[in-house]
Amino acid sequence: MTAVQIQAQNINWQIDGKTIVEDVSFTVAKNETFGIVGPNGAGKTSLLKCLYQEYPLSSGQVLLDGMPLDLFDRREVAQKIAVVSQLHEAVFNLTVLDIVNMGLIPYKTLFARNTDQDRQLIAQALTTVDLLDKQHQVFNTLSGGEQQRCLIARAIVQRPQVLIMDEPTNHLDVFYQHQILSMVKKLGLTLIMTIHDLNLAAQYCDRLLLLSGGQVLACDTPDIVLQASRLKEVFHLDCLVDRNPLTEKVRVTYAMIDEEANHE
Ligand SMILES: Nc1ncnc2c1ncn2[C@@H]1O[C@H](COP(=O)(O)OP(=O)(O)OP(=O)(O)O)[C@@H](O)[C@H]1O
Repeated sequence: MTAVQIQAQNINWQIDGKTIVEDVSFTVAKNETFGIVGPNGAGKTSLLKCLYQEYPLSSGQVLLDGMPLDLFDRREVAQKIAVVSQLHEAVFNLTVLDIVNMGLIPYKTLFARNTDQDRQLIAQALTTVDLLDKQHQVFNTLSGGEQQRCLIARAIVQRPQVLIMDEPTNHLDVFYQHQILSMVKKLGLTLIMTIHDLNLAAQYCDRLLLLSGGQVLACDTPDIVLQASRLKEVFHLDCLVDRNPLTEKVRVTYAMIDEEANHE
């Protein structure tokens, strides 16, 4: 049986008297690619933040390898879980190399110098995301897609067991969407990501959790979660669900917007 790496048990997160994440439970197996999908405002990012402890849970708990996450010290968590969040970090004059180097922090003491092995690891990560030639460029001057790839390189250097990504394909053109997702899958990590594009989700995720209004509507394989009637209910759009002839994966094709529908 495959080992469970992450387990969310009845997670609730409230803010300003409002419940944003409501009684969410799921497990993610070791090396599984687990996608969180749902409409804008469903609570996907909030749920991720609950998982990596940026938001304190109102109730429930998250287990990592069977142990409550809050029993690990921060350094240990940073060695096991890497996060690529959405791009809104102001990083001023840091270069690509500076940012990627941050992935080593959980393994270093203050003022420790990089070893040859560290430098090799960084160069490998930069090569993987195709940014070696831009290593000295200031992060803020990169394109959105390059910034995203730089943050993924930082996560690679962190050598986590679990990689949590919030909309990893944002800002990426269609080539890099596929390149990044197939690359992170090849890392052989447990991968948890929010993703808007249901066709990418179907292509790359082993299982999907469909969130709406902070609640789990379905959690299963893409074939089971991505049903036309369910998608209509959640996204208020008619769609056709069939198979992509090139990949044999589930494919969603949307109809024109129904002007009568009220998209919340
Ligand atoms: N720190 C916060 N303070 C107040 N409200 C918050 C906070 N974080 C999230 N929310 C609210 O929680 C709801 C869910 O937001 P969240 O960003 O988790 O949704 P999402 O599913 O990731 O949306 P999107 O697809 O638009 O990125 C929103 O109504 C948002 O305004």
